This record gives sequence, C-alpha cells and structure tokens, in this order.
Amino acid sequence: DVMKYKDPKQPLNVRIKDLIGRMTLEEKIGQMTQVDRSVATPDVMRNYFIGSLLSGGGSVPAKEASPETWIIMVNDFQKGSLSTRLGIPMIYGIDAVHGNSNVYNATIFPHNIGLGVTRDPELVKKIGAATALEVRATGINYAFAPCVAVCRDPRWGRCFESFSEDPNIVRQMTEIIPGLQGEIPSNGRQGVPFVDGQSKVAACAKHFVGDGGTTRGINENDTVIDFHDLLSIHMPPYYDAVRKGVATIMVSYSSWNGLKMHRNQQLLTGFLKNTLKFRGFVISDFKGIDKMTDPPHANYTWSIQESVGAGIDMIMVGYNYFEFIDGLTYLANNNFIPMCRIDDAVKRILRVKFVMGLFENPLTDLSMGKYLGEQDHRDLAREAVRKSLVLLKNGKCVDQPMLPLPKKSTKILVAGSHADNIGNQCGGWTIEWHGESGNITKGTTILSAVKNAVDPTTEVVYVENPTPDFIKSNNFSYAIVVTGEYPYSESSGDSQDLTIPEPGLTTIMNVCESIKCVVVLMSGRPVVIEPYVSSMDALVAAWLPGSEGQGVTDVLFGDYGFTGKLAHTWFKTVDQLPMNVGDPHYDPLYPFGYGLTTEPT
Ligand SMILES: OC[C@@H]1[C@@H](O)[C@H](O)[C@@H](O)c2nc(CNc3ccccc3)cn21
Repeated sequence: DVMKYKDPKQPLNVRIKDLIGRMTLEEKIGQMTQVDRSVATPDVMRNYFIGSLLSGGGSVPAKEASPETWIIMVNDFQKGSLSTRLGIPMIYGIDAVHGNSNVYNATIFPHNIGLGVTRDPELVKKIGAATALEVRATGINYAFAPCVAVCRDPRWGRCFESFSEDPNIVRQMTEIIPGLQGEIPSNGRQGVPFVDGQSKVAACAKHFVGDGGTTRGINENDTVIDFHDLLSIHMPPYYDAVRKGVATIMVSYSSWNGLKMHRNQQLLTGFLKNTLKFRGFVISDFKGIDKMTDPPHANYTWSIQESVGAGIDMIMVGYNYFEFIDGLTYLANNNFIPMCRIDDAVKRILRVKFVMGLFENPLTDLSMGKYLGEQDHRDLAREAVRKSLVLLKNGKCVDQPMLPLPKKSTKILVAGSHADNIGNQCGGWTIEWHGESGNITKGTTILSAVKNAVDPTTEVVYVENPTPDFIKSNNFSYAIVVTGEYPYSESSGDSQDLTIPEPGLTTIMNVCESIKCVVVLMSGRPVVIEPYVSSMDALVAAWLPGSEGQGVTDVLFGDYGFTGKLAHTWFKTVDQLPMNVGDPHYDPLYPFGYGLTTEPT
C-alpha cells in the first residue's frame, strides 16, 4: 500500500497516525533527541534516527561561512535522516533572536529590549518575516525565537532579550510569530501549529515560564511568586503565542517556587497542554535536563524520567545523544515512562514537521542564499533602530534643546568605546554565543553613520577616549559620545551593580565637562546613570541597535524625530530593585513610558 504518511493530500491526523503506527521505539526516541551540529554526521543521523539538530551559540560550519556553506551542511545532515527506513526529515534550530545572528553578514536587528520601545507590532511582524528569510537563506527551518520573557529586574543578564517589564507590550510583540511562521488565514484554525511553507520557519516561544522573574534577576534561579502573579505577569504572552499558532515552546532553566520548570508537570502538561490546549512540541533548553540536579548531570536517568514524564517532548540533549537515547530506552522498556507519553511527544513533533511541509520540502535550494543580509532587510532594521531610541535628556535648559544636531559644523568630535565597534553595538547572541567586540560582521558603525550623515564640509574627528586637554585644544562644535555595556549573554550578563564599565564613564565625564555633548548609551537594560546626567547636554538610550547604525544618526541629525518611549523603568539606584510600573513604591529616574520627542527638520 502507498504509505499514507507520505501523501500530502491525506489529512494531518491520518498522516500522523499512519506514521507513528509504523515506528519502532528506537525511531520514536530518535525523534525526541536534538543534538548540536558539532557532534552530528549523516551516519549518526541515520543510525540513531536523530530527529533534530541545532547550532548552539557560535556553533557554525566554519568561521565567516557563506550561506551556501550553511545550506550544504544542513542538506547533508538532512540526507542522512532521509536515508532512514521511514525517511523522517530532521528539523534544524538556531537562535535567530535578532536576525539570524550567529551567521556572518546576516542583518542584525535591534535586540528585543529596543523593539519593545517601538510598540509597533506591524514593524515587529515584518522583522519576523525578514528573519525567517535569512534563516532559510542558511538552509535552516526553525528559530529559537521569540523570547517572550517579562524582565522584572534589570540585573538579569538576559533582560535585553525581553521586550518589556510590562506583559501587555510583550503580548503585542508576539506579532513576530506570524512574521516568522506566517499569518494563520482568517478561515484557518487558531491555537494549532502553523508554518506557511518554505520562506517561513517554525518559531519557539521561550522560556516557559517565569524566566524574567527570578530572585534579584539571577539567571536560571528561582521565581518566587504566587500562581495569580505568575498568570498575570509571565503567562500572558503564551496565551497569544499559542493562539497565533506557535509551533514550539522552550522550557526555562529557572524554577517556580523552588521547583525546576523542567520537571513541572502541573504547568507543562496540566496548564500548557491541557488548559491552553497547546498542540505543538515542548523542547527543553540546552542540557536543561542535566541542570535539574545539583551538580548538573548528577543523576541523568532521573533527569530524563522527570523531564519527559513532566511533558517535555524534545530534549535539547547537547552532545551526549547516546547516553540520552540509552537512558530513555531503558525507562520506556521498563515502564518508568508509559508508551502513551512517548507517543504524545512523537505525535507533537510529527505534527510540526508535517504542518511545515518538511516531508515535501526537506532540502534547501542554494539560490535561497541571496536573502542573507539583503538591503531591504537592512533598511527595515534601520527603521527599527530609529523607533527604538529613547531621548532621555535634550539640553541643559528646556528652551535650548541640543537635538536635532546641525549637519553643518566646522569640526565635531566622536568619542567612546561603542562609536566604531560593530560587535559592541550588536551585543550578545551575535556571531558568538556571548557576542564579541570588534569588527565581527557586516554593518554600519555609529562613526561611519555620522560621516555619512553630516555635510561634506563638516570635519569629523574620532578619538575613542580623548583627554580634556585634547578636547580643549580643539574647537569642536560639539561631541557625540557612544559608550555602554560590552557584549554578554545569559549568566555572564548578570550584574548586581549595573554600572557602566570603564572607560565609558571616564569618557563621558572627560568629554561632557569639556564641551557640549550628546551621550548615546548602548546597554542591554537600564544602568546606573543618575549621577552623570547633569554633566550631559543630551542623553539617548540606544539599547543594542544591531548592524544598522545609520538609524541612530537618522534621528540624531533630524531626518526623523525621536518617538520611542521607555518599555523598562529606569531606576535611580540598584537598591530600589525590583521596581516596575504599577508598583506601590515607584520612584524612578525616568518612568516607564517616558521619552522626549523631536520633530524632523
Ligand atoms: O542555543 C540554544 C539555547 C537557547 O535557545 C536558549 O535561549 C538559551 O537558554 C541557551 N543556552 C544554551 C547554553 N549555551 C551554550 C552556548 C553555546 C554552546 C553551548 C551551550 C543554549 N541555549
């Protein structure tokens, strides 16, 4: 008989039922296994029936690899999967969290903290669509995005991955999901996985749930709140993500009231699958099951039993696929995990793979490579940068605004560690896991953007960390100081003091106490700035704008007006934290929703 699961005209549930009815336990467990590309080969894919691969942060086929190199790599792994008895295609995931940002020369969009400021769902949906194309340009079909964390404490190293402290802004920004996956047709079913073909990708709402609410913002720590607050602060974005057909949801490393999310059956199965009726697949975080114990990996068989038993469908194993497969096989064969749980997991994984057309189009044509970093994506990113900037101060006297800056001046000074540094303006999850300073990928630095923006007769002088004497010996009309935080991600970004690292503050004080200055602050979150604001003539929060630095000068020089409003409370001192809009004792330096505006000249 023609195998029904191979027939795209068959109803989805018929295909799933037919296929799972043919699968051995080995083939089922293989589908639940995701490993990093660095330990995979086509033979491993075939012999262990591996259902999914990922590129962890920085896991690339080669340094500065071209899109074609990426496509060939992914296709080769896929051919390994297709050569198995049942020919089930694998799904390949990557952290396309601000563009396909691991990939050299991809368009790098502002990180989520900047996108939340735009409060523009249509813009963010377009960013999702552009990102999907740039992911497909590398042969990849699955993005571990969007992060829908609600960051409640800026000491959290991942606050830059959160759209806002306000769940309503995060809910609005889930429009990136139909951008990434495609819009559910008006006559289509909401609340079931939807991925609209070869220019779209499966998305991943993460990290379920409460990742942004941990104690003192300590990454992967404990979120101690009652069920009402969990449901009203951290859960709402998942209502929207499920309704919009998100294909997958990733579990948080963190705990809720002392229980690791990776073993929280009440929330993973009881609430997400049974109450919210989520029908896609739940994926663990990287070695998330290892981290259920202290020390990690202390009892791997227990970790497998507790996580799969709680309702996780695909395990982001990391590297040790043999140990995982062996452990889960033992647990299934000895009924520590019931077969119905394994079948539920595999059905969810197959549902996503069928829905996204993976069986019909498992391979990528090399011609898709042209979409990587294409100009109209860069123009879109530039627009997002413009709308993400927040003007916090404009002139020392209300009636003497400094911005917009004149394009025609005799001589101006550009200074600061982030003025001529693409890596610094992109932040974490860019090329490398933690990101990296330097000329790491294609883009426009702020210095280049200034030179492009000003009148040709204006002399632009760049000195990264100028001395007061140097400044005073030149008659600069004004200075633009670009500085802030260096790239970080995850726990490496956790900070208890939230100070601007040196020499940033020194540069700010040296310049601003010598001449008129506008400070462009690049940071993944609000940082300690209050003691220094009085020295500045103007202050712009630029967050982590990404590769298209021209968007910053578009607004500084008045081609566009400032429109952004804070999506995060800007505290005065860290001992006020956590402090969020709506709190009874709310005494910020700049409140949630604050932002000065300017008119285009
Ligand atoms: O990169 C995969 C996931 C990512 O989607 C999650 O948001 C994040 O919590 C996460 N952390 C790791 C662990 N980090 C890691 C980075 C590079 C190589 C190996 C592990 C992987 N991942």
